[in-house]
Amino acid sequence: MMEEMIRVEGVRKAFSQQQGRLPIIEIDQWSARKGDAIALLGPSGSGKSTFLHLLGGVLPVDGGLLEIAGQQVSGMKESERDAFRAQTVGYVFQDFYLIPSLTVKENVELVMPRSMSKPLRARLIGEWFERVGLQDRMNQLPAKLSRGQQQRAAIVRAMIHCPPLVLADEPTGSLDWETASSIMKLLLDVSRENGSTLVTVTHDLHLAELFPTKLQFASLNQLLKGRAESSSDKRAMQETAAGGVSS
Ligand SMILES: Nc1ncnc2c1ncn2[C@@H]1O[C@H](COP(=O)(O)OP(=O)(O)OP(=O)(O)O)[C@@H](O)[C@H]1O
Repeated sequence: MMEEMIRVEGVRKAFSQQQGRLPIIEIDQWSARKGDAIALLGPSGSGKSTFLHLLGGVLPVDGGLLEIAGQQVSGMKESERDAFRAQTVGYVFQDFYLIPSLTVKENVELVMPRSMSKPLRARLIGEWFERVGLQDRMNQLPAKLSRGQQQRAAIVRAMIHCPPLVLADEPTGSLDWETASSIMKLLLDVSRENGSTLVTVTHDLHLAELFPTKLQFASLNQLLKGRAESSSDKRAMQETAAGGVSS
C-alpha cells in the first residue's frame, strides 16, 4: 500500500473582508499519497493559492485536521510551521524569487545545510545543475539566464534537499508555451525520481493533462466540498464536488 502524504479532514479557512468573514476553503475529506502528482484547477479567486499555503504551513488552518508526511500541521504554532516547511516542503513560485546579486549556484547554496561538507555540497550541486541542463550556467547571475533557465535553477533550489512535498504556484505562468511545457515536465520528472508528492496550481488545462490527478476548485466564494480520492495508478480526471456540482 502506498504511503499517505497529505490528509485533509474538515479543513476550513476564512478571510476577513468588508462583508465579514468570508469562507474560502472548506474541505470535508481529501488525501494524497507519496509520489502523487496533483494539479489544482479553478477560476481566479477560488482559493487555489490559499490551499497551497495551508499545505505548506504558510497560513494556519482555522479548523480541522491537516496532516503532511505524518506531521499534524493543523496543531502547529507559526515557528513550528516554519521548521516543518524548511524540512518537508519545496516551494516553486511563478516569479522564481532568485536573489539577483548572487549566482544561481550561490542561490542554491543558501538553502543547503551548513553541516554538509564542502565536497559533498559541490558534488550535489553539480549533479543537480546537470540534471536540469544548467551545468554551464551555474556561475552566472540570474539576470544572465532566460526565464525558463531561471525557473530551472529555482527548481534545483526547491528540490535539492529532496522534500517529501513539492508545492508549485503557477510555476509556468510567465513562460511561453514550449518553455512552460518543458518546465512542467521537468518538475514532474524530478518529483517522481525523488519520490516527492507534487501539488501544482495551473490555469493551463493542457499542462494540467500531464498530471494524473486533478483537483477542481469552485468559482469565486463557493466552497470546495465533498470527496476526492487520489489515484496515482490511473489517469483519472478527478473532480471534487464543489457546492454540489458533479464529481
Ligand atoms: N490574506 C487575505 N486576506 C483577505 N482575503 C484574502 C487573503 N488571501 C486571499 N484572499 C481572498 O481569498 C480568495 C481566494 O484567493 P486565492 O489567491 O487563494 O485564489 P486563487 O484561486 O489562487 O486565485 P488566482 O488564480 O487568481 O491566483 C480571494 O477572494 C482573495 O481575495
